[in-house]
Amino acid sequence: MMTTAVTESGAAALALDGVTRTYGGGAPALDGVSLAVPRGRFVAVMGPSGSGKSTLLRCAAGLERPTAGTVRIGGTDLATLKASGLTRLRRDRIGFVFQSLNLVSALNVRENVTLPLLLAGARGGRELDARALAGLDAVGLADRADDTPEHLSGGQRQRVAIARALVNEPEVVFADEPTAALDPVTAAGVLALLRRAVDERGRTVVLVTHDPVAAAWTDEAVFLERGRLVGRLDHPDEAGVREALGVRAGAGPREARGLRAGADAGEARGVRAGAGVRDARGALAGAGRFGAVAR
Ligand SMILES: Nc1ncnc2c1ncn2[C@@H]1O[C@H](COP(=O)(O)OP(=O)(O)OP(=O)(O)O)[C@@H](O)[C@H]1O
Repeated sequence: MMTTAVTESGAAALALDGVTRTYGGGAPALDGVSLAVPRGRFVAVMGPSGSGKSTLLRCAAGLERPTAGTVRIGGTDLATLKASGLTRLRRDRIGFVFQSLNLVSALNVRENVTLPLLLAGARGGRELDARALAGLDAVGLADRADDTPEHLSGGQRQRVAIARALVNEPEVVFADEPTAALDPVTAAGVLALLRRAVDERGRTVVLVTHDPVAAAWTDEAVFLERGRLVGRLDHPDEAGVREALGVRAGAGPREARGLRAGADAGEARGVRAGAGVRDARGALAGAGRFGAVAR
């Protein structure tokens, strides 16, 4: 059953309090959203197309300033930071797995992974390379360190993007539809990596997704509708998420259209079947190491 309770924000890795974002004179893209994500939690942000998921992510990650309300990362109120401070915070304390923040094609895989550390002022050298290689090893790609991204598959690129997002041990990792373009088994591998980052390294991950199968990897799914937070599910499973989205779809034609768009995208990449991903998840859990099953 869905609830709308807001998690206590005391020791949160990420806390949004009454966040509103309007563009021009239209209806708000985000409308008074309050949400607290404790450290070590994997949260899915879901909702129909246009419900405000990406806007929430951009505001939460300091890529965009809210029109009203407060965003805190590990207790730091982002509104207190000037542009340079915000840039530093994004660089040092946040990891991004965004389609729009692609790997740099002129750099090899290892260099792509070390990039956030170099930008943060670390000196290049063996120590940095070792760190990048450890990160690549964790995503099953240590042997591709010298390749350029164009020689990798879509799934491998997303795994490099995850290694890059984790390399500076960020307080929060924001992932925007990281599995949207992947087949179910490859998608499961990418989600397993995010899950492991939470379980084994205590990272906090906020994942925007349309996909109930992806949401089932998380600890909590929150649902947006017309910019408002309308519900949440603890330990979501695929059926529960579908039901929650179905309930919302019944709420009106706008929602139904949005959900339809999401479902079609899922069908197009075979995710709709779902069974493949669930099976893959079992296999991954059993194998214990991503590289062993999906390379
Ligand atoms: N830069 C912008 N300028 C004007 N309107 C915007 C801008 N960004 C988002 N919006 C509007 O805000 C609303 C929420 O958009 P948003 O991209 O956050 O939704 P979403 O849930 O991520 O959608 P989708 O699932 O389709 O990616 C939409 O009505 C959108 O048109």
